[in-house]
Amino acid sequence: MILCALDMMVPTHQSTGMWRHPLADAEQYRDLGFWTGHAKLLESAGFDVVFFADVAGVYDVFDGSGRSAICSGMQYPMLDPLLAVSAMASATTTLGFGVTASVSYEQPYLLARRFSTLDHLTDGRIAWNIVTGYQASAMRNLGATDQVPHHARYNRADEFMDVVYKLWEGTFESDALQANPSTGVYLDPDKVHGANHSGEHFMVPGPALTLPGPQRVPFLFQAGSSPRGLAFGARHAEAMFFSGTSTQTVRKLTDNARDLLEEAGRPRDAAQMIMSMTVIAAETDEQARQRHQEYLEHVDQEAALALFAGWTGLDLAQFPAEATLEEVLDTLTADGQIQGNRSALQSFTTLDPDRRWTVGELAAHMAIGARGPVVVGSAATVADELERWCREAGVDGFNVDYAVRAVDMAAFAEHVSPELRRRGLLAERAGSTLRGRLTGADHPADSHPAAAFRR
Ligand SMILES: Cc1cc2nc3c(=O)[nH]c(=O)nc-3n(C[C@H](O)[C@H](O)[C@H](O)COP(=O)(O)O)c2cc1C
Repeated sequence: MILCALDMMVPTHQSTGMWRHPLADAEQYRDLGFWTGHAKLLESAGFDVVFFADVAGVYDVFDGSGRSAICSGMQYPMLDPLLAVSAMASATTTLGFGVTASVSYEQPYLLARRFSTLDHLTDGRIAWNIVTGYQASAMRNLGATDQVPHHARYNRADEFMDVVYKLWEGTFESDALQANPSTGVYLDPDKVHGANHSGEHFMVPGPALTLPGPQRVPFLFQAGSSPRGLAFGARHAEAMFFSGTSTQTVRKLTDNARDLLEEAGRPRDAAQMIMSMTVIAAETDEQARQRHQEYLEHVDQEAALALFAGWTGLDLAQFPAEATLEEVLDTLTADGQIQGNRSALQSFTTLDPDRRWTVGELAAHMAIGARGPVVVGSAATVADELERWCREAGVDGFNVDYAVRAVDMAAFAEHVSPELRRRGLLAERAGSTLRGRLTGADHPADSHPAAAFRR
C-alpha cells in the first residue's frame, strides 16, 4: 500500500475551521523546524511521500470576494512548499516529496531546472504533482484576464510535458559529463543537445540548465479526473491522485483510468491510483468518535463553501442551503459545464447520479476532509477501511489527510502504522530513489512518453 501524507503550507487546508481547535497550531506551517521534525515522523511511520497541494491565488469566487477565505485562513496565506523540500530531505533518508506545480502558471524551462535541482538535493526523492489549476484569481495575477478554458489548458499542458521531457531526457547524453582535468573537458559539447522545441505555446531552443538527477524525470503524480484530465493523466502520470465521496464513485475513475492507460500504450498498472482519505484514529473506536464529535464543534461551513466555489467557479453564496447543485448549475452555467475543477463538481453530480446534493449537505460534508472520505476509529477499524477502499475502489494507496495535523498525523503514526505493518501492508521497500522504491526502476518506464526523448 502506498502511503502519502497530504498537506499544504497554509493555516487551513481541507478541514475548514480546524485552525481554531486548541491543539491546532495554525502558525506551524511557517516553521521550518516543524517541517523537518514532521518529515521524520512521517518517515518513521512508513509514509512513502509527503505530498503538498499548492495553488497560486486567493479563493475569491464565494460572495464575489476573497473575504471568507481570507477571514478563515482557508488555503491563505501560503508558503511555497518547494522551498522547504531540501531541508526536509536532509532530515530524512527515504521519504519522498511530492510537490504540486501548475503547468498553467509556470514556464517549463525554469520548472525543469527546479525539479532537477531537487532531484539532486534529495538524492532522487522528488516527485511532481502535475496540475492544470482552476483559479481565475491566479491567472489574473500572472497577467491574464481570465483562466484558459478547460480543454485548452490540458492541450497546453500536453505540450508543456513534451518540453520538460526534452529537457530532462534529451539534453545530456549519459556520458556527456567527463570532468576530466587531463583533457580539459568538463562536458562534451557534442553530447549536450538543445531542446529545439517550437510549438503552439512554447519556444524553448536551449539545452536544460541542470544535469539530470538520479531519477532524470521527477516521479510524476497527476491530479485532475475529468474525462480530459484522466486522458492527460493516462499519458503522463505514474501515480494518479483521486478524491471522491464513495468507493463506487472512485471505482468508476480508477477503472476508466486503467482503460485509458492501456489505450495510451502503457500497462494497466503503469500508474498507481492514490485516494485522499482523512483519518481520525485513536486507541479505541469510542475515543476516535469522541474526537471527531469534538472536531465538529470547530468546523467552518462557510469556508467549506468558499473552497468549493473556488474549485468550481460557482458562487454558492447566492443560494439557500436547500438549493440543489443541479439548480446552482442551471442558474450559473449555460450548459452545465464549468471551466474550473470538474473533478470536484463531478464527485457530487455525474459520478453520484442517484443523489441530489444540496448546498447545505455539501457544506456539512466538506467541512472535514473536503470531498474525500473521513475514517474514524481504532487502528483495526482504520486498517479495515483502508483495505476495503483498495478492494472496492481499486486504489493502490492513500493520500492521508488530517483534521488537526499535530493530533491526527501523530495518532496515525502511533496507532495505524503499526497495524498496517502487522498486516504486511507497509513492506520495506528496496531502491535508492523514490521511483526505484515505488516501481523498481529509477527512470521512467520505456512505455512512458518521456522515454521517447531519452538519449
Ligand atoms: C485530488 C485532486 C487534488 C488536486 N490538487 C490540486 C492542487 O493542489 N493545486 C491545483 O492547482 N490544482 C489541484 N487539483 C486540480 C487539478 O489539477 C485540475 O487542474 C483541476 O481539477 C481541473 O481539471 P479537471 O477538470 O480534470 O478536474 C487537484 C485535483 C484533484 C482531483
